[in-house]
Amino acid sequence: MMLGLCLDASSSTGNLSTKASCSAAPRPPTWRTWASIDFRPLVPCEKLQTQARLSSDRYSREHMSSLVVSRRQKSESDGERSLIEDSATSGDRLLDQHASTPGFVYVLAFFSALGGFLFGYDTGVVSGAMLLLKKEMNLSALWQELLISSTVGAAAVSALCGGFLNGWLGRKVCILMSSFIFTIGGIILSFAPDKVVLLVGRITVGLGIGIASMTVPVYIAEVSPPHLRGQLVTINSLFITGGQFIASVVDGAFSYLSHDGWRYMLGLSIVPAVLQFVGFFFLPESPRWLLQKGRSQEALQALSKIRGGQNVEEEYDTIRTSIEEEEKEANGGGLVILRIISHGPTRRALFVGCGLQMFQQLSGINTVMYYSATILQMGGVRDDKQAIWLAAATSATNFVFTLLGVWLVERVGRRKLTLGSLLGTGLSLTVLAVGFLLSAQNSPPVTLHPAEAQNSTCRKYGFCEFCMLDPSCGFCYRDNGTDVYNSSCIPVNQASTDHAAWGSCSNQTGANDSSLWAYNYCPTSYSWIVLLGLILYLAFFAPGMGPMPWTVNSEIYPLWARSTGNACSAGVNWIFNVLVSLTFLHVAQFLTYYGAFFLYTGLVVLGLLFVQGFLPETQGRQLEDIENLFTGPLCSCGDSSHSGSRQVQYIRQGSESSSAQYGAVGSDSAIAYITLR
Ligand SMILES: O[C@H]1[C@H](O)[C@@H](O)[C@H](O)[C@@H](O)[C@H]1O
Repeated sequence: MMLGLCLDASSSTGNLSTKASCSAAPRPPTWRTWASIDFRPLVPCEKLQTQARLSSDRYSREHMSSLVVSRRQKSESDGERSLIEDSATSGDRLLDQHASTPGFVYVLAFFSALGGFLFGYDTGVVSGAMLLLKKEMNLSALWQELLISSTVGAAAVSALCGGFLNGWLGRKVCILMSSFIFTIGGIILSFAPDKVVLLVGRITVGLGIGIASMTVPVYIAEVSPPHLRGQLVTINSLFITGGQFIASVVDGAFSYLSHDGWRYMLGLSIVPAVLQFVGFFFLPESPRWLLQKGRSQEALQALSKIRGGQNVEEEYDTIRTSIEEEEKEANGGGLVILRIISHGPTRRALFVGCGLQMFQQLSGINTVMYYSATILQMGGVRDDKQAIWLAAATSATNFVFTLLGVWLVERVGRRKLTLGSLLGTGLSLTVLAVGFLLSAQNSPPVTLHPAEAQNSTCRKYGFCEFCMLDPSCGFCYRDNGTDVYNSSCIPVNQASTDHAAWGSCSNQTGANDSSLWAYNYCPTSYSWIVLLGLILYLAFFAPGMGPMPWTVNSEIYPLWARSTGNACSAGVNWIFNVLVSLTFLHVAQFLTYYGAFFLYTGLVVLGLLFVQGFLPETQGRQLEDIENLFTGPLCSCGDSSHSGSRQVQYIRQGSESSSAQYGAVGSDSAIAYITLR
């Protein structure tokens, strides 16, 4: 007869030995094993599971299971050493380590995350700078487009190349290289005499952004202790949104300096870039990368420095063992991307990593950020300066809610955080879409049809909604506080979309000041719904879907595939960033604004299904252990049995014999089956 019985191995007594024995390879138990097993009366599994969760430390349990797996490999080759003793001792050491995390790890995270800050600053600052630049350099719409998207395009290319550079030169050199490129880019931008040099500067910072975006999360993940890894990598995302926020404040401050204000806006990025460059000279290389390159002595020194001089022997052993295992498995060389594709678990990890990055961008974050100024204009903000400051409030919201993500990531885990965030993001997008729908249904009519408009396409539109969706037209109107009147659809000024080509909304002398010009939007009384949708969107997106794709990607690949995996997924992020921002206006033209936001809602629903089905929980695991989460078939990754939340040990009792067997099953948690016959 087989009887299920739960052993509360991670009980309040913290019985590490039981856990160790549970994960051992099939071998008869020693007296020690029996002595350490807690033979309690039959208790419902669920109850013990809850007790175990409540009464024990997640880090120590999960860390122990991964440690035991690697120690098991080691002890098998070492021969006679007692696994139980080893594990208990190493568990104690790891618990010590947990109790006192050296501050140096925070210093490392800070200097690395300056790369995230520069990513955020350089992508965010350009919108404010453009307001001044387009006037001072007389930029056409094409040049404005070029100056904005060239950076993102260059980031896509350099993120893809960053994988090779990371593997070849190491994380530290790549971070130094990116801060050097940021510095050069900042200098070029602040001294640019014309738009061509500006373009060169924007491409240069884009190259820096791409390398930083894929290297920094990898470096932070590799130097962090497992229980803090999620939080520290998420700090990089906090720095990204922080960079975007500071950029909008700098934009606001320098917008009063109409001559050369943009030089300060673009040039200020030199300060954090130089700080990072100087700081990183004194910081250590990732011990994991050093070990991979066979520089074991340096790796041990680096690890010991990072852990503040604590005893790092166990951690070092664990990393070394798994790298050796990986190398054996890797079977020599070949192009890393081909090896990833032909190796099941890593291929699945790459699929999940790239999918997450793709859905991050498909959920429309950069459209919402970019469009926030227009949304605010719809709400009645007409003044340029006021719009700049309110856009700063938008990025502040993004920043503050990313902070919530940093707090939540080690409390609820990556998977729940991402799922919750996607759910809220989808609902907020629906609110946004409904707001736009109501605005469209109540769109003000065109009441005047000036004779000059006869030859333009603008004359055919009867409502503002259709007029504003045509990029060559804008809506010129008067407003008495409650109603819109004297409205017309007029061609836009080719040189600047801030004015009509002619008539009372053009900036020609004599033009009537009381007329208002709406380009890309319509006056509406439903703007509050759109504004509500915008705030809700950022509040839900920022803690989960913003940071988690970066955090998860930094953890899910084995060392040999980490650089390439992160390069590919960061490349996917940047490519979809360009695609979504470049297509938004066209999509809106075909589907209207509410259609576009309903489309994003649909994409978020797909993202939700993707995460639900494929994203495993990586919280608290040793990096070397995470590959095991992808060994099963892909669609079971989201299964809770693979998510590492099961920490219950089982005994199967047979009735006929007294001989006992036990062995490890499942690579993700220490579940033992003890068969008593
Ligand atoms: O994670 C970041 C962050 O959420 C930013 O706000 C966004 O602009 C980036 O595209 C994204 O990758």
